[in-house]
Amino acid sequence: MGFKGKEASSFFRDFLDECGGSAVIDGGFATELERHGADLNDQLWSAKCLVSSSSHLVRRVHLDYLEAGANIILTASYQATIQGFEAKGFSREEGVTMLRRSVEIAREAREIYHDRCTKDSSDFMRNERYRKRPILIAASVGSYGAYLADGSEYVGDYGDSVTVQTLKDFHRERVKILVDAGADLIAFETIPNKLEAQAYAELLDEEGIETPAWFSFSCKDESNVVSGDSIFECASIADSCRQVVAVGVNCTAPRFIHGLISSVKKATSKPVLVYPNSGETYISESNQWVKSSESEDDFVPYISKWRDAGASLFGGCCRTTPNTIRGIAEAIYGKVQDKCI
Ligand code: MET
Ligand SMILES: [Zn+2]
Repeated sequence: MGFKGKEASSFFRDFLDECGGSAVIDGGFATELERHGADLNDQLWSAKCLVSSSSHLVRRVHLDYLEAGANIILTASYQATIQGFEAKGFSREEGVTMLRRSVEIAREAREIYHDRCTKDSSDFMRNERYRKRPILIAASVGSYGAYLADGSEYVGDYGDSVTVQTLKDFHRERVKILVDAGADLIAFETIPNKLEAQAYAELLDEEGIETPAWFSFSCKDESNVVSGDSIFECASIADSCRQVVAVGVNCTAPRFIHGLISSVKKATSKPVLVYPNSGETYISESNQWVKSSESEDDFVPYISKWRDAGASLFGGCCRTTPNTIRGIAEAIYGKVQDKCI
C-alpha cells in the first residue's frame, strides 16, 4: 500500500478501513531488543543496534511484533540522529546509512513475514482477517530530548536557547533521509512540549513532505504533556498540520490514557492513537525503570474502553512486550495464531 498520489489523510483512512476501523501498533522496541540480549546502556540506546553486526536483532524484534499481530511497526530510529552517530565517532556517511537501514530492515521484516504467511497460510493462519491485515512501516523520530540522552524527553524543558528554528534544523535532515528510504509514515513520538510539535509541523511544510505523519505526545497526567503544556494546545498544532493523519499519546502511564483521549478529541477529529508504557517511571540517573505504587501491570483489559472513548490505534511503548501486543490484537481481531511458521 502506498500513499503516492493520494492525499495523506485519505491514504490513512483507507488503511484504517482495511484494518476494520482499529489498528494495532507494535510495543516497546528497546525492551524487546534487550530481551534478545542487546546491551543498550549507551547514548544511542536502541539505535546502537543499527550497526551492521546487530541488524539481525532489529529484524528479529520487528518479526516478533508482526507475529504478535501489529499493523504498524516502528523503526529503530527513535534515538538515531546524524549528530548522535557523529558524537560516537561514526562518519556522516555511516550515520546516513544507518538511518536508511532502519527503514530497510523493517521493510525486510515485513517481506519475510508476508512470505511466511503466504506459504503457511493453510495450516497456521486460519483467521483471515488477521492474516490479510495491512502492515505499515512508521519511521520513528524521537525528540531532541531523546538525542540528549539525559531523560529530557520526560521533562520537556530545553531551556531558553532552544528555539523552533533550533529544533527544525536539528531534525530536518534525518526526517528527509527516513522519508527517502521509503517509510510509509513518520511517527513523531514522545513529543514533550508544544515547541517541538510546532517545529515538526513547520518542517513538514517547509520541506514539502507528503509522507503522512503522526504526532504522539508523552504526558504527565490526564491533561498535560510532560513539560506542562496542555495536551489540548499540542493536539491543536497537530490538527492544523495537513500531513498529520493521527494524533495521540505514547510512553505515558496507562491510568492517564482515558482522560487524554477525551482531551485530544476536543482538539481534533483526526484518528486518535494510544500506546502507553507499562506505568513504571524512568529514572534517568540510574537508567532504570522503577515500579511505583500506581504502576499497572497490564492495560489490555482497557483497550475496549479506550476504543469506546474514541481511540482507533493501540499499541505499547517502553516495557511492553509482544505479549501485550498479542493481547491487543486479540481484543481487536479476535484470536490470533501464534506464528506464521
Ligand atoms: C522513550 S519512548 C521509545 C519509543 C520507541 N518507539 C521504542 O519503543 O523504543
Ligand atoms: Zn517509551
